[in-house]
Amino acid sequence: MDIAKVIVDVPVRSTDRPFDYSIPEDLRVWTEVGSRVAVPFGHRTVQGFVVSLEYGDVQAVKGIKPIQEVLDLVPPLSPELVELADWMSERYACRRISALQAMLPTALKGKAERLISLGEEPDSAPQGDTLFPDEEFFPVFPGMDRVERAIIEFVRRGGEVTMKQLTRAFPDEAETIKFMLRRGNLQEVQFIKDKMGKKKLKAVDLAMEPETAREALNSMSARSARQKEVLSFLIDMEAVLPMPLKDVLAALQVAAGTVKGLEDKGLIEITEVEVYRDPYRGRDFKPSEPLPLTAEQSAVYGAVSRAVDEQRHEVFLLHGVTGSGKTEIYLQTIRRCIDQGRQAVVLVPEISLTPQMVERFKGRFGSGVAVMHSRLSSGERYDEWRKIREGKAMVAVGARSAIFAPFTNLGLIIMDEEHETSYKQEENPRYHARDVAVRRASRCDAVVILGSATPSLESYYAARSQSDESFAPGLLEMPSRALGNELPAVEIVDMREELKEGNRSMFSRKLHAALQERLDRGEQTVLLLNRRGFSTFVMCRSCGYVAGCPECDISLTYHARSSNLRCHYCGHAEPSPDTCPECGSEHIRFFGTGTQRVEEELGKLFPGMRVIRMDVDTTTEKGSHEKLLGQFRDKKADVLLGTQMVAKGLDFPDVTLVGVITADSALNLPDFRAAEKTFQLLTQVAGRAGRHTLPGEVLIQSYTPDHYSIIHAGKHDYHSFVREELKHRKALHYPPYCRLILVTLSHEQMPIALRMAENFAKTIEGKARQRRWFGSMDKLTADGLDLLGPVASPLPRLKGRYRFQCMVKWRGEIDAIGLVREVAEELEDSLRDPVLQISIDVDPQMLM
Ligand SMILES: Nc1ncnc2c1ncn2[C@@H]1O[C@H](COP(=O)(O)OP(=O)(O)OP(=O)(O)O)[C@@H](O)[C@H]1O
Ligand SMILES: [Zn+2]
Ligand SMILES: [Zn+2]
Repeated sequence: MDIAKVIVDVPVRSTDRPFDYSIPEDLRVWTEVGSRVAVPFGHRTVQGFVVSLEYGDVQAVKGIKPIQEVLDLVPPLSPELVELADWMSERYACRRISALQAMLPTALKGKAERLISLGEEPDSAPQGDTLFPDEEFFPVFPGMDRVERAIIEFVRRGGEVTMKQLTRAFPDEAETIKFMLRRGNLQEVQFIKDKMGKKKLKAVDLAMEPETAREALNSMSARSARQKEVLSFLIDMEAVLPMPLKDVLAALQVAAGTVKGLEDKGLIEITEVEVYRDPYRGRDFKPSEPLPLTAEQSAVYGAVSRAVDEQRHEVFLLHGVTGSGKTEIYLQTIRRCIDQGRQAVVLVPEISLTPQMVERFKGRFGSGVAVMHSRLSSGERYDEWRKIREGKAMVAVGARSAIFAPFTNLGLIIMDEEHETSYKQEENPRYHARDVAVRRASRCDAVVILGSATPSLESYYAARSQSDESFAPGLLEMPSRALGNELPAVEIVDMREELKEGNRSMFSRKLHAALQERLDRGEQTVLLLNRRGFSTFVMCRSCGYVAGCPECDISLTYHARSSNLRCHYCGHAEPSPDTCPECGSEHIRFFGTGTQRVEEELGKLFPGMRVIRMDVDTTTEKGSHEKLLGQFRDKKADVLLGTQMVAKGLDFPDVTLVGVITADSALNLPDFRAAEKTFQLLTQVAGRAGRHTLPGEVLIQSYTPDHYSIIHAGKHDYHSFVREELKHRKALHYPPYCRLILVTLSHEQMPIALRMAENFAKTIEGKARQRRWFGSMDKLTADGLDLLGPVASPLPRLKGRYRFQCMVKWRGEIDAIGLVREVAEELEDSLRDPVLQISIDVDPQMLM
């Protein structure tokens, strides 16, 4: 191969095509499709990806430049992923480079020196070696030849060597080195050494025996209440000391100064400990055996495993009620797949990457599971990713981006809770993991299982109608729970009545009584506060003034802990006012109900009740999510109170009551999916109750108890909800009866932003008319396109930019995405104003 076609990382739309580079002799072995390279571009050196290789006469190409460097010894991407990036670029109207970048773990995005060390000891390494009996050669395979042994010895002596040193010592052995890297005898270590270094952590330990510490505790003055709390906590946790400092801080919500104070008193020690980067290393996962399947499970498993055995591409939509045992189906299907030597990807929403989920997979498949999620450091993520690429893992469990797991023999993709919006990436490239999964699987002859108790209307409609060739899932249903118990009884409480009868509390009398009952019986409760649509803004009750962000035109959010106001979009912060800046009134306070307020209220109503609060504030620390759930499972609390996080995937036997504090706060959002979202959330959270032997009860408090999403959720009636919701969608021309493209144009100057948006809309309209596409929305069967806007975006100003949007609605076989992209590029090219930004969101999930 003489010429490499390279997609370069230059943020201009016109560079979104491959450029030719010649391949110098010494880089030939290393340059492959999927290689990351450094190439000259203009006056700079930029990063790029090799997307194809060609034979050709380099001399004949005018001005061709050579690749400067190959950045990784084993290409981070496979040809299959490179092809997938092409598809993504078209499907989501994004640049190819951003699709390629999205497939890499963050640790690989920088530039790094290549260092090589010995690979990890393979399990099959022979104990002694007859040729070199007293040398600790490692890793030595029986078939290793002399050159390979020499290379191993060279690297072993050096500990870590650079690529240059190695190639200089073995100038003719590039192929051998490459082979040894692939086989895992050698490995790249640059990131561990250079970028992250060894990871160290501050840890806290008692400076004395627990008994002595307890005496000290008793003699401490009452004024050091916080310090006493910390000390007593450490004494209780003695068995697991030393404990990471940040865990102590998170568990007790104390400042670092408090802990430091104890160190100054000589009661505790703060030391640095080194931690390994496998986040799950050293943890025991209870091994689990496959369960005998129920009749419903067997039917589903039969259909799915047949497709897996035949290695034929097929998509299934598994609609199984909460507790129907979908996870067991996943586990057994994966087993089937890996027994055939093929790999499996399991996608879960970020939020449900709970220890429970991880435990279930690690328990069944042990260390063959790589776990990828955003709470891991980039070093940890890189390690997990490398396990996949080097074939040391057969199963990858992760959030959205795990769909790009670099497996080479993919047989199965599972997407749990397929309706979750977190599968859509809300920044470039704006892909949906479900589409990518289906596309990737179709290329690999792999099976896809989309599982949910509340499938998205898009998927369900596609399964029922079978009208879309590229996405027509087979529908599998599991209407009963695996353990044979009933779905919990749901009661809807009309909060308007409560108010009428003089109950101003956030708890209805019913919920109050039910909570008390659980306390008396020693059972547990999950309380959901639906925070979507709620804001904790500051408002003056005298004049109606609302504190807003000067940059973004949205209300600021009150943060109790720091007692200041913050903008959730741009981060602007200011102190919370004591008096109204408009009228001087003192009746200024924050509104809305946050989880903290519910927690306070619970404390007042039920003294002594133990509450675990789980929301963004209490789960920012790594592992905190896990820890809180662990405490709840160990029955260290009576109530688990939280936002959407508590709704999904949890399986606790002693939870017999689920309370929803406000069911309808999200119903009035300007989003056509508001009813669907409300239904999904209520159904999911209701499913947390009575999952084992104890029967469950669900109380949903609502101000609009007659809304169909609430009524049907109350009856666990997915099908009736869908029927009604589809009627609305059809009447109003919303997905799944058409598709949407949301185009947002923004500029620092308002008139320019507006003019560009108008220009964009006019051009689309003109071109669509030429193609005879325009305005045929009323006829459901026709190929047509409609355009709404331009209007000011729901966030009219963000980070100092004015934003306008157009909504393109379309259906049929027309290339609407191509048209939108074409017009956007023309507009950018004609204006040549780098300040203008056009973002294209195909099949948007967030409309506000
Ligand atoms: N075949 C089986 N035999 C016995 N118990 C089972 C079987 N299948 C599942 N279970 C148990 O039933 C319970 C519910 O199963 P699981 O959590 O897999 O349901 P799910 O469909 O994933 O629910 P959700 O959508 O609510 O997360 C679990 O405790 C699980 O161990
Ligand atoms: Zn005022
Ligand atoms: Zn702001």
